[in-house]
Amino acid sequence: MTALQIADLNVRLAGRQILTDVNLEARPGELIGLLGPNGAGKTTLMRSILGLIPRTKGSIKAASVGYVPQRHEFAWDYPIDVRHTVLNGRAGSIGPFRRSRRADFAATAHALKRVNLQHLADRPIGQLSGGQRQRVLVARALAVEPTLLLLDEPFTGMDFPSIEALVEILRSLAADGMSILMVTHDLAQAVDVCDRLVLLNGRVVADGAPGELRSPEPWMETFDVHPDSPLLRGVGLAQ
Ligand SMILES: Nc1ncnc2c1ncn2[C@@H]1O[C@H](COP(=O)(O)OP(=O)(O)OP(=O)(O)O)[C@@H](O)[C@H]1O
Repeated sequence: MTALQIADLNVRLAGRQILTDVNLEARPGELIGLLGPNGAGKTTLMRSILGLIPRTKGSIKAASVGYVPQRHEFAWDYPIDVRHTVLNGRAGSIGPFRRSRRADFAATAHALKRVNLQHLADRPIGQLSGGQRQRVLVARALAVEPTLLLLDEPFTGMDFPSIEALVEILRSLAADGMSILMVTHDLAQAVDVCDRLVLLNGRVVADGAPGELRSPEPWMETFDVHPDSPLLRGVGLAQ
């Protein structure tokens, strides 16, 4: 059983080939880091999984998907508390004209507990720290009770304690069987915490456990860097 199965995915946008023959599978319990340079097509791949982008070829099979956008994409000045922000994550399943039912509030409470934010449920979102905001977005995605969680650059702009708290939450979700696919530019963090890394640059250059990606070549090819690049030292592959 896989939470995500992508076969031969090809995407063209505005007449340009963005993704070519992408194959990717996510199994239950895997925390996968999706890594690549700017413009590699990481966001395009996520948006394709969410069904937001037409493909020219290939197939995507995904179970239920929760999506955690980048923090800056969210309207934090909107006057709403944490509980209702998370509850709104279920808006699609609640429907626009139906009152939230008990199951929706139960899923919201459960999601808040998973990210350790129960004590802040009544707080306006504008009063939260960056780390707390990130956890609200995770809870909001969890409120739909997904089997696959997608995160877009969750560590950007966060301090170490907040990153560690988030990593702990992601690891515990994975331990409970969730598949997690996370785009990040924090390569060292990804090598440290992910079960698998997918190196993408328009196509999948490499896909394997961090321990299997110990040669510099796929990193050099993906990020277009030289053998003496600090990037390689950053992922523990100093020459
Ligand atoms: N709606 C669009 N129309 C046309 N081209 C697009 C569109 N969205 C993205 N692109 C192009 O697709 C390519 C991949 O973009 P994408 O945002 O997927 O990359 P990324 O790997 O997420 O980059 P970054 O790390 O900078 O976020 C880029 O060249 C971008 O300009």
